[in-house]
Amino acid sequence: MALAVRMRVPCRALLCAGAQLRGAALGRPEWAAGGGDGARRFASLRVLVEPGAEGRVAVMKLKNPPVNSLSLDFLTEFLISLEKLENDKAFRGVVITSDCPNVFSAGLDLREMYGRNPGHYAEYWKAVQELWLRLYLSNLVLVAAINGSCPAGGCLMALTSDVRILSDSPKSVIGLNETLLGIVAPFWFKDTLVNTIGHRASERALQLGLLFPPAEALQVGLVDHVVPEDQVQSMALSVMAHWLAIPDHARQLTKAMMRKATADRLIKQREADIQNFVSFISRDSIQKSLQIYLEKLKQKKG
Ligand SMILES: CCCCCCCCCC/C=C\CC(=O)SCCNC(=O)CCNC(=O)[C@H](O)C(C)(C)COP(=O)(O)OP(=O)(O)OC[C@H]1O[C@@H](n2cnc3c(N)ncnc32)[C@H](O)[C@@H]1OP(=O)(O)O
Repeated sequence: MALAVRMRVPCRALLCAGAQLRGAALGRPEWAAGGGDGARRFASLRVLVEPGAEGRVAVMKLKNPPVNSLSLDFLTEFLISLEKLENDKAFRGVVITSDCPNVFSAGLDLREMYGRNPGHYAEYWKAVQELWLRLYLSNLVLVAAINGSCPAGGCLMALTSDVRILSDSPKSVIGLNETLLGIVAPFWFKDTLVNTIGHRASERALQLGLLFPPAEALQVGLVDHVVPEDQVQSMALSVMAHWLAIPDHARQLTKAMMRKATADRLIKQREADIQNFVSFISRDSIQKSLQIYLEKLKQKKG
């Protein structure tokens, strides 16, 4: 247990400060207790948390319509919800799923990375790092119930889970498609992918910006199960029961043993990683690529 405790990411101060700041921007973080489960069911504007099974599993539903893009406000609310669950001894596992139809998450919010100032880019990237570290090192069992499209940052989020269940639908594609946008997946995105599907498969997937349909995602090991859309959550809860049958302390220490070195690589160079991101994303050529990509997304509709 000691290792698991030591492993906790030393960013609480940042998260709290960020939460207060963003909370103030939102009016205040609202945690509406409701229903028969009292304080165990809570919600912010963009994240719903509901009891999953036997009071020890929570279901976190991402609710940032239309596509659950990972905006700064969303990240802040998600991190606060996750921390509440981590601190509540009753919870041992969390299923992460989407409340938006056909999309698990569209990944990082492109509007946070386009046309802003360096200070904003730095604040945003810190929050993205925090999301990854918190999820990747979580003591909870995390199961991603991926009920829709899951590109880039959405895929990263899913990759931090212990198990991934993908809905069998043509919309449910998953992968790190950064190169298609003319940007580069950071080393810790790459490491997370390599840890999941291996070096060669990652090299191909990253360079080509592949978005895998369900059968291929399963074959390459990007997801663990593919099930019909209406069975994603029930499958997630049933897989969760299996994982919760393992004593927490042994499972947590094993998870830490598997993931610590990867997380430490970022922890040791967080500030440099932020500076890299800010200078990369501020380049005219990168801003141009993002602009073109955003325009393409808009044109898709018309
Ligand atoms: C040298 C090394 C240094 C390292 C430096 C690091 C570099 C940066 C690394 C960044 C890392 C990660 C990148 C990301 O995560 S970028 C995001 C990538 N995401 C995508 O490519 C997905 C884009 N979206 C879609 O493909 C589709 O929207 C969808 C998810 C398949 C859903 O399709 P849909 O038909 O249901 O919805 P659609 O009409 O397309 O979209 C509805 C509105 O939402 C807007 N939107 C979509 N995605 C995003 C997004 N990611 N961010 C912000 N906004 C998004 C879309 O524009 C529509 O808006 P509107 O209604 O037209 O106004």
